[in-house]
Amino acid sequence: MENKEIVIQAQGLTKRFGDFIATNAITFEVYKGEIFGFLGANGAGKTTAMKILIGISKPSGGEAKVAGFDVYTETEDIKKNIGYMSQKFSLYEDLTIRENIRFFGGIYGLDRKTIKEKTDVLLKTLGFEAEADKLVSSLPLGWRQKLSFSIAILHNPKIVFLDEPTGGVDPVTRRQFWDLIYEASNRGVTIFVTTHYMDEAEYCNRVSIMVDGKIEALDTPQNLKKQFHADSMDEVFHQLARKAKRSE
Ligand SMILES: Nc1ncnc2c1ncn2[C@@H]1O[C@H](COP(=O)(O)OP(=O)(O)OP(=O)(O)O)[C@@H](O)[C@H]1O
Repeated sequence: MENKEIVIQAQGLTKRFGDFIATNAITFEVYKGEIFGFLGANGAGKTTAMKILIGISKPSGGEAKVAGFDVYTETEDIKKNIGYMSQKFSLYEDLTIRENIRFFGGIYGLDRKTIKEKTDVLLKTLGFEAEADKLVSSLPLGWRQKLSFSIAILHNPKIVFLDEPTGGVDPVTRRQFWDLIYEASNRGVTIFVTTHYMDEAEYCNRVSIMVDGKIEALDTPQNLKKQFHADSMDEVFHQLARKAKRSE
């Protein structure tokens, strides 16, 4: 990457639940505008690590800074500077598209005029103008995911965290979702994304792969394939995941 401004820095980051070490001394950096894939088999410790990085869970050890703020002491600042989207938490199904945008815009502290402007741009970009007053529950999953992502970056966060954002949709719809990710990344938004889809791992600038709480590999998809003598990220992932002792 040309621009090496660090926006996430983790050093020996650890989370224990009793005797169990969910995230075991992970160390990595993420750069501004980068699309960073955070991979691992079920139970590897991805969500645990991500919860620390978004400021909702305290580490048991190690250090981390997100957008320049400390995960122990400056979690409120972290929350103001990030966006978050997961497969499970997304939109209010019983509000319309327009109402969801207005609602989250308000939560993010945007004024009415800004919300109105952003709503128009967003509806146009997504091609949702005709559906703006339809309930979110009536939309196909792929549409909801695109809307959810667009809302997660409504307040121009420095970093957006995506926890399995495209679960359950087909490769064509996933590809469309990734067009939005590239667009945001080109504008300098950093994307931190977990996924189980290996076609998506290929789209990332760099990918880290966790096994049993540790980062076992971290590089560009191209270098990882070279390193593991593999033709695809799927093969790389399975070579590493095979070593896992944990499984959910
Ligand atoms: N609050 C908790 N208390 C005890 N154990 C926990 C807690 N949260 C997570 N764990 C355990 O930590 C391990 C890592 O879980 P985590 O959810 O971080 O994995 P993951 O890599 O995100 O998996 P998935 O892909 O299934 O979401 C699991 O074995 C899980 O059972």
